[in-house]
Amino acid sequence: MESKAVQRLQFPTMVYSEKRGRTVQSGSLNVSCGFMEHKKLRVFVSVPSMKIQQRKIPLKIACSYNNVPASTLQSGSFKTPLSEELILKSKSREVEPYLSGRCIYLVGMMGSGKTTVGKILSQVLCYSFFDSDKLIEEEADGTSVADIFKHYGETFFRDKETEVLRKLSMMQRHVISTGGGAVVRPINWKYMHKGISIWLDTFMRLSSLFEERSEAYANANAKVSLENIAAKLGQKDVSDLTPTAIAIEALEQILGFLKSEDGYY
Ligand SMILES: Nc1ncnc2c1ncn2[C@@H]1O[C@H](COP(=O)(O)OP(=O)(O)OP(=O)(O)O)[C@@H](O)[C@H]1O
Ligand SMILES: O=C(O)C1=C[C@@H](O)[C@@H](O)[C@H](O)C1
Repeated sequence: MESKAVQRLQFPTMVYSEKRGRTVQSGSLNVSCGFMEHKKLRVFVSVPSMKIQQRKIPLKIACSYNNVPASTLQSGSFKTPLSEELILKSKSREVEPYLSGRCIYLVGMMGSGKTTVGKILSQVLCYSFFDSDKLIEEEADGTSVADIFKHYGETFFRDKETEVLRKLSMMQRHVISTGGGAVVRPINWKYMHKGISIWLDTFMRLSSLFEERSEAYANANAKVSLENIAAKLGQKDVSDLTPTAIAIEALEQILGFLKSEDGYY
């Protein structure tokens, strides 16, 4: 049997979506093998849906021979390893066209990982990273947040925080790690909602401060929860989750929000 192979490799493929007028990334690999003169075996390998948390990507394989429908021929699937970094990059490329340069605000309790995750997001999206507490300290000639509280009181600090968020709301392409209490003032939401806000709900819920603030954090456009990531990854222990896995989930949530905002679903 003659097996003159004609290969067309298209991975990844940029697909133009007419409805959205945007280019989105997709992947397919199409191998055609010519048999004799007219008969053709076609093998289609496709990535059905690249779920970000999957370390192994399922590939769907469909075959057709001489235009006989694929379903009547043998098909199968196998798994391919892909590192978290590749998934992060791929997801960021998917999010970018929807994001259109809008800022990302990370909200959550102190120590919930806003800085760690925020820096990963800023790097992969080529955004600048800012910590609102640090900006307040800079505006106060280097006085620490703790000293601002001590010498001038919380209201003074909150006013400075609101001013910093107002200024940031006029900018583009920033990832901002906000202070743990930035969510308590409604005016701050007016500014943060100029961009996309993500609640890193990664903190233990035992503190009374968390209880007090959970409603305020819920103003965020989307939430990243460790339990959800662990469930998607099939992991029992949330403490094994890497900052990159959390950043990937943040991008996934951002994408979901932006698509729903756009009437995509
Ligand atoms: N996924 C993770 N796994 C393990 N350690 C982490 C993870 N994410 C963050 N950390 C660690 O937890 C600590 C707090 O993280 P980080 O500073 O990013 O939180 P934050 O929300 O920015 O805190 P703050 O509000 O005080 O600025 C840091 O020591 C960081 O290295
Ligand atoms: O949770 C809070 O109220 C605070 C968190 C810090 O990030 C600082 O913004 C400040 O210490 C207040």
